[in-house]
Amino acid sequence: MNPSDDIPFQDRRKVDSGWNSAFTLSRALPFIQRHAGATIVVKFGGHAMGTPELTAEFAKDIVLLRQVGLRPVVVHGGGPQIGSMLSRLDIKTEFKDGLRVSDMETVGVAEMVLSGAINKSLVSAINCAGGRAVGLSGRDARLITAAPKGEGLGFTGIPAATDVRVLNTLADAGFIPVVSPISADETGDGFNINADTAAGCLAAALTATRLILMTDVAGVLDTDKHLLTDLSRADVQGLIDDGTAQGGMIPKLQTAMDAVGDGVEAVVILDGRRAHGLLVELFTDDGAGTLIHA
Ligand SMILES: Nc1ncnc2c1ncn2[C@@H]1O[C@H](COP(=O)(O)OP(=O)(O)O)[C@@H](O)[C@H]1O
Ligand SMILES: CC(=O)N[C@@H](CCC(=O)OP(=O)(O)O)C(=O)O
Repeated sequence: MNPSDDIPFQDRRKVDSGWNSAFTLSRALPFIQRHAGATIVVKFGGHAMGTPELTAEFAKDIVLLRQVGLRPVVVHGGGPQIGSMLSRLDIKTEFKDGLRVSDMETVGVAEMVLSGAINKSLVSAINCAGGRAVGLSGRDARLITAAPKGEGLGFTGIPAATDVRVLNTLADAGFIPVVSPISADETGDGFNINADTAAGCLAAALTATRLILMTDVAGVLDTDKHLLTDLSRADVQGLIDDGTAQGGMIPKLQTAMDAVGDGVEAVVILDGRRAHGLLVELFTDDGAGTLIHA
């Protein structure tokens, strides 16, 4: 007998949808078991933050991951938001191969926007969804020590060293770390580090099982704009070399290659504009976006 046969017809839809939800939950069990205890680094890009609604859905997904036993660490960007603030302040800005050229004034603005406004609003969104988020930046507890990237990029930095003890301590205690990529060198000077790069080096230092980069495209696209679902490191290098990947996709792909080379099982680039892509990727057979593996 169908479980809803004895329910009045007008209530069936409601009940059937309950059964569907229960079925979905039950199908997620093996995935939840597979990922239990795993550290997952999720990079939430400035474009993916699009609307407060999307951010709220993202926050719920992160809380859900934590609730079912994963250890999510969020690293966020905010490039478009830095761009708007620089333009309001009438400060010109330029990018080279997807990285912002940063003088000291630009780093100051980037820090205000990322470690200030965006970090706190993401922490709030996660807390409003019932989580316990703690906001920090690369500066805190010497999480990331920066070095200049060079190449005439000024105070644009790369991670020279990491100390992820603070992230493990927070995760052990049930907190969700939310990290802004702005970091300092040994003398305390601030450096603007691309958020994908920061997320990749933290994922490697944490030996995360997954690094998930959430952006504003379906994933990595070929020259005909078709989604590439599965890429090896060699494929990725090819896409950079032949110019298929441009702009902000270059640091993402470089990060993905470095991360899988440094022991992260797989990197996923997925569409942050569509709610719950994280759950599709982690808790269903389907997967979402582009998977990059060693
Ligand atoms: N081959 C490619 N596949 C997908 N996106 C690409 C590709 N080449 C360049 N891009 C660009 O990379 C952008 C994503 O990088 P970015 O703007 O830095 O995003 P985020 O703010 O999420 O880090 C896409 O919006 C797209 O314009
Ligand atoms: C050096 C560099 O390019 N830093 C980035 C940091 C923010 C970022 O990476 O944000 P998205 O992830 O939203 O692109 C910038 O200034 O835009």
